[in-house]
Amino acid sequence: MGARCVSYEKADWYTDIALVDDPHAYFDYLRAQGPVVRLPHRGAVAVVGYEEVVQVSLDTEHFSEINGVTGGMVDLPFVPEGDDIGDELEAHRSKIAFADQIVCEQGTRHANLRSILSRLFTPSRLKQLQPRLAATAEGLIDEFHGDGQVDIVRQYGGPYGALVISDLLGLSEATRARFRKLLEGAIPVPMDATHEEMMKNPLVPVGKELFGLIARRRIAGHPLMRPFRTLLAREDILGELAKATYPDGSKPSLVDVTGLAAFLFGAGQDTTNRLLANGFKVITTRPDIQTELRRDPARIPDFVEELLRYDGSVKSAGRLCRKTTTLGGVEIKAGTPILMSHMAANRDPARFPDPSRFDMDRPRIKEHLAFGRGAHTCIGAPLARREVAVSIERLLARMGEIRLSEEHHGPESARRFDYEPTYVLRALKSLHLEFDPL
Ligand code: HEM
Repeated sequence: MGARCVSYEKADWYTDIALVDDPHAYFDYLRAQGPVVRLPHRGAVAVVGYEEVVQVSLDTEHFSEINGVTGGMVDLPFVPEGDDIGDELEAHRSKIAFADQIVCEQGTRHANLRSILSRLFTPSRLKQLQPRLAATAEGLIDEFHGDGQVDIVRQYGGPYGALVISDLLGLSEATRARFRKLLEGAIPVPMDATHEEMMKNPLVPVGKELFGLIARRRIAGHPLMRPFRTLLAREDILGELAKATYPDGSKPSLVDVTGLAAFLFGAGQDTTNRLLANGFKVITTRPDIQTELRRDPARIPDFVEELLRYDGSVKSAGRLCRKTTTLGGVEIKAGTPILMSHMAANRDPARFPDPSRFDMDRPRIKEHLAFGRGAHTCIGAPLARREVAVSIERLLARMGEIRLSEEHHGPESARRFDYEPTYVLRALKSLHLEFDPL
């Protein structure tokens, strides 16, 4: 674990556990200095203003997404020199951790990968999935309903996210159940994880299994395999992904298709789980809001939008300056890691008046940046919105008068909430609720 530190002046966003409980306060401190602020560690620069986060997200000439996953922890295999490191970055891409993930790719390669995934997120696919979203919610609620209490993170949100993405990929009941077991207790990679700990990540076995399933569907198309076709071929969603081609007609590698399918679990399970938990923290600490959502469930979509702005589940993403430039009055040299914070942008008072107030009636409520902007805007956003809205609707319908457990979170005058030690996600470790079964 990183050292505890109380001084914001010397704090390191990437290792300081003390920043985990209240990132909003730290971002307010940074924003008070300006929308773009030099940080005391790693030569990094924080971008915390709304307009500036939009600018960085759209300006692919000056900012690279190659460190989209690792942010300021990026370990460049060369020493950046001069005012343009674009060519060098590309030449070293294979040596930069996670740079082969869709969220770190750029240009045609990124567009190609995204075109494969976009097949899963068409409006008709999402419509098809809708009844499964509600049925999965009901099934999970049945498991704890009689107890009158639940940890919404472990017993609902974790398994829900894993099951929904399994359904998105059209996985069989058996695989779906296995993936649930592997992933339901997944925690975000801790700040101080070693390489070995990262490799123990449950996404590794999930990726291996997906590789096998997709490979089988690919081999089925090979002429030599004709006699075994009926055994191997599957006319399902994974089969469609296995056969998919890029817009220019070329075929993605098996590793690329598997990587994309596995990435969905990494990007879509815990983000949705923790957003839902942040939502129930609001619902249980603001009885007026709980009453209003029960009285008028049609307000749930507005609640979800304001939740994404007010306490979304992604705190920050990484960018790297590839060409020296000036942003928000600060000169940024090529090679500088950028802490680009969607969370901070969403509480920029220049864009959202009275930003720390939860207000479902805000004008232009959907203009938050919780799903990012530009080429990498979250492709799963429409699904995530539905998942969280359906969950809140079903949970409120079956759980009367939802309260925080005092045993776990303390009395009303002194609440306690524990967050996972990660610089990426706003992730409650648990949220223990009590309720009257309905
Ligand atoms: C509340 C839930 C979610 C939040 C807050 C969220 C947030 C984000 C953000 C901020 C980005 C952009 C990162 C960047 O620009 O560096 C992103 C990208 C992405 N998200 Fe989500 N996400 C959520 C749910 C999902 C779900 C459910 C899926 C899929 C099942 C998903 C799949 C992806 C993918 C594939 C990308 C990369 C897109 C690209 O690089 O073109 N996300 N997400």
